[in-house]
This record gives sequence, C-alpha cells and structure tokens, in this order.
Amino acid sequence: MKILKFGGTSVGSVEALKALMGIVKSNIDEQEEIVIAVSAMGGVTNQLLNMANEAVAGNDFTPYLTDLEKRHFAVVKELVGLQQQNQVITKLKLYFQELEDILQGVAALKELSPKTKDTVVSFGERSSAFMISRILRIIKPETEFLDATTIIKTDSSFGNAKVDFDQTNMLVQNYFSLNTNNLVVVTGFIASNNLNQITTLGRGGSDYTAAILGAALNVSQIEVWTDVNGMMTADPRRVKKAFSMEELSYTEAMELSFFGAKVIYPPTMIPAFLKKIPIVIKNTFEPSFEGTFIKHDLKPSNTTIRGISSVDHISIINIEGSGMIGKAGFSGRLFSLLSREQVNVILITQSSSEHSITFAVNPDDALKAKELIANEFELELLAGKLEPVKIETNLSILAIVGENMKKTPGISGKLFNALGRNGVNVVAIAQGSSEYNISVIIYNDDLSKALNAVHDAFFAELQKTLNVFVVGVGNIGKELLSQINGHAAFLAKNNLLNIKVLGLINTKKMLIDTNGINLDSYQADLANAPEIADLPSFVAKMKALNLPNCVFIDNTASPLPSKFYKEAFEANISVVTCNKIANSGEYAQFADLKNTAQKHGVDFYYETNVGAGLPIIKTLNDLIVSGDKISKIEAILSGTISFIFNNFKGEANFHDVVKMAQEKGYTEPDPRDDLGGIDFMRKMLILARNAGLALDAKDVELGEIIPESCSKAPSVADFYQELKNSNTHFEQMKNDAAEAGKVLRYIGKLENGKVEISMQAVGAYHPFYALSGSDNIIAFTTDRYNETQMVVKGPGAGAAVTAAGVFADLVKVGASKA
Ligand SMILES: NC(=O)C1=CN([C@@H]2O[C@H](COP(=O)(O)OP(=O)(O)OC[C@H]3O[C@@H](n4cnc5c(N)ncnc54)[C@H](O)[C@@H]3O)[C@@H](O)[C@H]2O)C=CC1
Ligand SMILES: N[C@@H](CC=O)C(=O)O
Ligand code: NA
Repeated sequence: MKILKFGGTSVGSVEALKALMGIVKSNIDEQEEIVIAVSAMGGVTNQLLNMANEAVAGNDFTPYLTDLEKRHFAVVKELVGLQQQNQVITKLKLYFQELEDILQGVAALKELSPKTKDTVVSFGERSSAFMISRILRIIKPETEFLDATTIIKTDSSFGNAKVDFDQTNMLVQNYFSLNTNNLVVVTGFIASNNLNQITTLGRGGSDYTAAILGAALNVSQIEVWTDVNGMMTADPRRVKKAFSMEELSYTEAMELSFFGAKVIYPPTMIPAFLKKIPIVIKNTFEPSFEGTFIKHDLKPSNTTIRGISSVDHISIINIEGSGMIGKAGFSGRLFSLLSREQVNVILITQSSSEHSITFAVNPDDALKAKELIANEFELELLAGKLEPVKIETNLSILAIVGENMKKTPGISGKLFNALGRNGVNVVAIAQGSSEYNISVIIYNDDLSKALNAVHDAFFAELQKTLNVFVVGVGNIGKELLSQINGHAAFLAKNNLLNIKVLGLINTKKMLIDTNGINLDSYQADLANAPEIADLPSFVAKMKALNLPNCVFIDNTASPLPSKFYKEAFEANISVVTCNKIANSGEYAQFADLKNTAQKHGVDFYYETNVGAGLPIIKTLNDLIVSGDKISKIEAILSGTISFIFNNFKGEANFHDVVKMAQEKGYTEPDPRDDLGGIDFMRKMLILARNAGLALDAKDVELGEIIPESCSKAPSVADFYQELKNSNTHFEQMKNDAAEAGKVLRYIGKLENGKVEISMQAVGAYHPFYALSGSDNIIAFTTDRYNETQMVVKGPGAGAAVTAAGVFADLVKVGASKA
C-alpha cells in the first residue's frame, strides 16, 4: 500500500486535477493499493484566513465566499460525473453555509480565537477532499471521502497541534480495516482534540497527515506530489543551476526544509523515519520524473554537501553583557521564555566568551522578543549587567547541509572562501552540533550572489559560471568573443566552466543581458541596443547585479576603463586586461591595483600586456616565486617593429610595410604608439614592475626608431604621409644594415635596475638575429639560468594570439575559484 499526498497546486485547477486523475489511474491500473491525502485548493487556506480577518474587523467577507464557491463549482462542473454533480454541489453548499455562519459569529463577537481559525481553515481541506473523492469515482466507483478529524487525534494546541499517536494509530487502523475495498480520499492538515474540536497540524501539515497515516498503515512508500521536480540543491528561483537531488537522508531533508526548502513539512520526516518508510517527492505536472527519495541506506554520494537552503528574511537579536558570564541557566531562561511566548528561534550562536548570544527570528517576532527580554531581564538591564537588546534587520540565512560533511575536512573553509572571494559579509555563523549543517547569516542583498557562489563551490564537479562584462569589441575584443563562442561547449564539458557574457560596451553602445548575450548575434544586438555607451553606468550596473564569479575584461586602448579597475576589485570583481595603460601609468597606481585585488581575494590578470599570448608575465612570476633572482632581461617586445624589420628588405618600402602591420592587426589602434616606442616602453615597465622594481616611465631610456617628424605627427594620416616623406632615411637604414650583413632589431634591456630600449643592427651571431613575422623574444638571465638563458619566443602580436591570451587569463579566473 502507498499513500499519495497532493498539495495545493496539485489540486488547485482543472488541469492539475486531470493530472492527479492520471496518476491515480495508473496506480489503479497497476493494482497498487493507495490512499490519497489532499490539501485545500491552492490559495484557499490564505483566502479563508483573510475572510476570518475581514469578519473580525467587521468588514464584508462575502465576496471571498462567493469566489470560493465559484472555484469549487467550476471544478465540479468540469470533472464530476453528471449524475453526481447536484449531490456534490449540495454538500459543498452545506460546508460554505456552515462556514458563513461561523464567520457571522466571528463578526458578531469581534473575536477570532486560534480555535475558531482552525475550524475556518478546515473547510478548505474538507471541500477539496470531498470534491476530489467524487471526481475519482469516475475512475473507481468505490471512492470514499474521509474527514481526518475523525481519525487523527491531537492535543488542543490550535494552529499547531501535537498528535496523540496511540489513539490516532488505533483509529486509523480501525477505519482502514473496515474499508479495504475503497479508495479513500482524506483531508490533509486537519485533526481534532478529545472534545472533537477541530485542530490543525501547522502550515504544510498535509504532508504530515500523509506520514501519520502512512506510518499507522505501514505503507511501503509515502508520495508527496507537488509542483516541482523534487528537492533541489538550492532555491531554483535564485540559483539557475540548482538541480533535483536523487536521494537524501531524513536528517538532511529535515535540515533543508527547516531552513527554507519549502518542499516538505519537517515533522513529516519523523513518523516515516521511525518506520523506515521512504518518502518520494514527485511532480504532479511531470509524473515521469523520478523525484527525490528521502530514505535510509543511501548510495554513496559524490558531493560533500547535499544542498543549500536559505531563509531570505530574518532579523537577529543580540544580547550582550557581563551578566551572562558563568550564569548557568541564563540561556535556559531566555529560550524557555521565547518558546513559552511562541517566538520561533531559527538559529542561535553564542560567542565562546559567553559574553553575547545572538539568535535569529522572523522579522515579525523581533520586536515582541525584544520586549519579552526587556521585561524578563529588567533587573539585569537596570544593573547594567546586560546591554540593551539590539535588533538587526534585512538579513538572510544560508545553510549548507549534508551528512557527508561530518567526515570531510575543509568544508567550512570552502564555504567561507566562496563567500569571502565574492565579498559576502558574514554577520554570524552557527554550526549545529550534528555537523550536518553550517549556517551563516548574511545581508539579504547578498543572498543570491552567495547562494550561487556557494553552489558553484560545492557542486564544482557539476559546473561553475563566470559572469563576464566586456569593454571593447574591436580587433581583440571581437576575436575574443568569437573564440569564447567557439570554445564554450568544450569548456563546459571538459573544464565544467560556463562562460556567460552579460555585458558589452564599445564607444557607441552598450548592452546588458542577465540571461547572457547571444554570441552569434552580439554584433547586431549591440549595434541595435537602445542604450548609448556610458561606461560609468555600465560599471554601476555590473556592480549592482552583485553576481558571483564576476569578471571585467578591458579590450580597449583607452585610459577610461582602467579608472574602474579598483572599483571592480572593491566589489569583488576580477579584472582581465590586454590594455597596458593601467599597469604602465604611475607606479603607485599599479601597486594600488595589485594590493586592492589581493585584499579582496580577486584576480588581476594581464598576461597579454607583454608579448600578447606568449607566457611572459607568468614565466617571470614563476621564476620569482620559486626564489630565482633575475639579473637581466633582454627582449624584443614589439610585434609591429619585428614584423616591419623582418619585411623591410629588398624592394619593400617602409610606409607599405607599416601599413601591412596595421592591416594584420599587429599595431596599436594608433600605430604611432608602436613606432614611437611607447608601446615597447610600457611593456618593459610592466616587466620591471613585475620583477619587483618600482620604476616609472622617466626611468626608461628610450631610443628612437623613426625620425620624430614621423612619430610625433599630429594624426595617423599625417604619420603615414611623413613615413613616405622620410623614405630616403629608411632606405639608408635598410641598405646600411644589409651591407653589414646585419638585421635591424629594436631591443629592450633591463639590468641593474635600469631599462634601456635601443635600435641595434645585429649580426648572425646574435641570438635575436633569427626572428620572423611578428615574433617577440625574451631572454631571462637569472641565478639558475646563467650560462644559458631561459628564452621565450614566438608571435607577440595579432588578434588571434592576443585574444587567446585574454581567454586563457579568463579561464584562469575560473580555475582559481574554489
Ligand atoms: N594588437 C595586438 O596584437 C595586441 C593588442 N593589445 C591591446 O589590445 C587592446 C585593444 O586593441 P585593439 O583591439 O586593436 O583596439 P581596437 O581599437 O580595434 O578596439 C578597441 C575597442 O574598444 C572600444 N573602446 C575604446 N574606448 C572605449 C571606451 N572608453 N569605452 C568603451 N569602449 C571603448 C572601441 O569601441 C573598440 O570596440 C589595446 O590596449 C592593445 O594594446 C595587447 C596585446 C597585443
Ligand atoms: N602593438 C603591439 C601589440 C602587442 O602588444 C605590438 O606590436 O607588439
Ligand atoms: Na604575454
């Protein structure tokens, strides 16, 4: 035998009830013996409570009543067999008449006791269960309605009554032994005390009804039919990647539901646990989905936590003072007071000094709790042994839950790392003594970000997402987006990394789409975007979204984006840039950016600042962190100049070769930066700084490549004109070098804390002689690499290699998220 419980949404509409009929029918077809427990139609319980509140306030409640009747009658007309319709409507009318009489009484007495409230809400389950029993007669004529007030017995705690299991089990078993042939549809949620007054089992109590009956009848399975695919790893409205859990233990289910996962009412677990009856949470609207099993003897799990739950509006109350120290029974007195006065304490933390206690409550209870404490501890407060009670609001709880946590070290480290890296401030921490749960209190505004970050950290084997905002979609930016687009599926599969581009901006337009920008059509989408580019507002929006694992990419040559790097770090956003401006400006700014990123635990990657995609910054850092000492760096770091001097031979003229370098995407947006040596200077400065030297541009001795008349030309067009004008000069350079059997190289050197960059004609013996295309070469002389240098060589400019370097930096941000 199985018991099937259908919640409010599963009985809330004609569509839902048709699905319910299908589920019942397939059980009957399989000759499965079943009992059905149902909730009131979705929204009805609240409506009944509203009516009662209107009545007690002396307002007209009849419109609600009419509405209630209409909803039920509409279902009856659709789904109950024709011959039975009148009978069902008559019975429902009797219920509604009785309800109206009670509400008139409430209005007359202007009094609404918890006892009356229970009676009022009981009409929700009674009407739905009765109606459904008659609907199901189409499938099975021997279907009966059972009012649970006749079989579930409780004490008189109206609103949240305690079950008398001895009496209840006897009554349940007795009833079902006399009704073996019938399909029984029983009301969820409601029961009665020994005076046969109606009581209720607490909000969500229909699940509990199913467990009580299931345990009494020793069923093989309790099925809770709802409108979601079982229990999810986190609130799916906040965490898009949340997924259904296949199975979990009773304790885990209890902890998860206690902290917000509203899929199942926590007390439900107890009767099922004691009788070892599995509970299955299933989706009425997708019955073929396996659902979530809550049971003993689970399969070994491959994740350390089972899920993350959250309560998104709580307040905390803090009590502090010397009066608590060493006073056995202080917390006993405090918490029995709160329990007696029905203040639900969601979580407690006590500092080890015993100097303060913090506990979380629903915001509605906070003031009440404060007043209760002020009364109870009046003397202590007067004597100054306790500080006035403080309330903090706008908070949330996030709890990670799982039995495996107990056996695995490092769980809390991972949790706090994920929160810290993403700038989530933890207000208080609690770990249940069971070690099945670690809870943190954080600000409401951070909850979504925190849930996603923690979900990514613990279900890393499943996928993590980088939320990316890109500034600049020119030569490099375009190529980067195309590389991301082409390689996203690979990364998702092999690196479990999901790269989501949420924002794009160029000099004209900007586009932000929190669902992710389509990288097949972004060019048109950006061009047609309604918003005119406004970098400060782009950054403000990125920050306001408060996303985890967020990355700001600068693919421009402009100084403007770098003004926002610091702000990004302070908002726990990582920065990846191929733009050299920030790192080659004032030394103090470079140092400040590095420090700020480090302080906020986020990444600042700029490998492409030197030698494009070649591993130069990384190599230098590796040498330094492993304790090597750099004595000299010699390098050719301009792809453009390399290309020019590798191609400026024979018949070629200088002007055309420069043009070609620009067309191939090697030059800076402004080629005067390359040929004036500024770009090279920036790279040497960045290298020197990464080698630990606090150098500035003035410390670099920069040799000339081309006459000043060219490099200082007022515009790019003038520059090209000047190149033509200086043709004789260039021809001379070319011929002199050729005659000497040498090639021209523009070489940078860092030695003894000094940087020099100069034009040199080098012969075949020189290690920098044999270069081709846009090659860069860098030779490190160090303590360990002294006889033979460590050399990195290869193309050091161009869209493909540069974008690839930016992309690799981005993936590195992904990799460093624990
Ligand atoms: N070409 C290469 O081989 C390498 C280039 N780089 C660096 O890559 C960066 C980009 O170069 P390219 O793609 O060639 O430049 P580009 O001129 O082709 O593209 C720049 C993009 O940035 C946008 N942009 C400029 N200022 C902006 C602002 N203030 N706000 C928003 N968007 C803005 C432009 O609209 C354009 O989309 C430069 O900093 C360059 O030094 C680094 C290594 C190698
Ligand atoms: N314009 C630069 C590109 C790389 O930074 C170069 O030519 O090297
Ligand atoms: Na590089």
